[in-house]
Amino acid sequence: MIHWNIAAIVGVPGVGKTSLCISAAGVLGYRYVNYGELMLDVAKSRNLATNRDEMFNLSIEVQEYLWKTAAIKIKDMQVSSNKILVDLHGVDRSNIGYIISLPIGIISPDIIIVVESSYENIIQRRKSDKFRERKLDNLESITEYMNILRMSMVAYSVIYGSHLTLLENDDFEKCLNELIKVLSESY
Ligand SMILES: Nc1ncnc2c1ncn2[C@@H]1O[C@H](COP(=O)(O)OP(=O)(O)OP(=O)(O)O)[C@@H](O)[C@H]1O
Repeated sequence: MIHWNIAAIVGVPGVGKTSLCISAAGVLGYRYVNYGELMLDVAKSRNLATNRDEMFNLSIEVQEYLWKTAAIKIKDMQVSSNKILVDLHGVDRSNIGYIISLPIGIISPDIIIVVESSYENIIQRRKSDKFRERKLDNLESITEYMNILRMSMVAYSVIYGSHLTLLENDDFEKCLNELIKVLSESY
């Protein structure tokens, strides 16, 4: 059994992190934070952006400021909530490559849960998302992204001593039960 305060739930866009986290947090009574939404809230409060697209088109320096400010807000939440599920990609990519988006140095997750699924499932979920226009990357691109994410999270957990779990999100209820089991068996 391990003790934890912050669990990071990571995965490529459309794999199902948000749906799983919201359900698990509801069942377990833990606080849920969507890192991208928190960054957007900060951006909106500073009149820097009104939506995600605008935010991700801001200069890298401004995006870094939003990213750090959001991390500090999560750190402050630890005072009132002893267990927080943070929903984020874990690794982000741009035209020049990949970068770990865990805010190392400000908050350090005790548990990292990597949510994975097949290419076909991810593309299907991106296509059927009614709320957002999503990029339909090809098989090579998503496979590379998932491999880099998995390797990065392994490296992170070795260096920082976090507990690492890989979850396959094929059947939603099955994956949700596994997520709840991992979180509730740790204290
Ligand atoms: N196991 C599943 N089977 C079928 N559909 C699923 C499953 N898990 C999630 N979905 C659906 O896939 C879509 C994308 O899920 P969700 O928004 O949770 O992904 P995400 O990983 O949080 O994406 P992003 O990082 O871009 O926010 C949603 O419509 C959700 O209902």
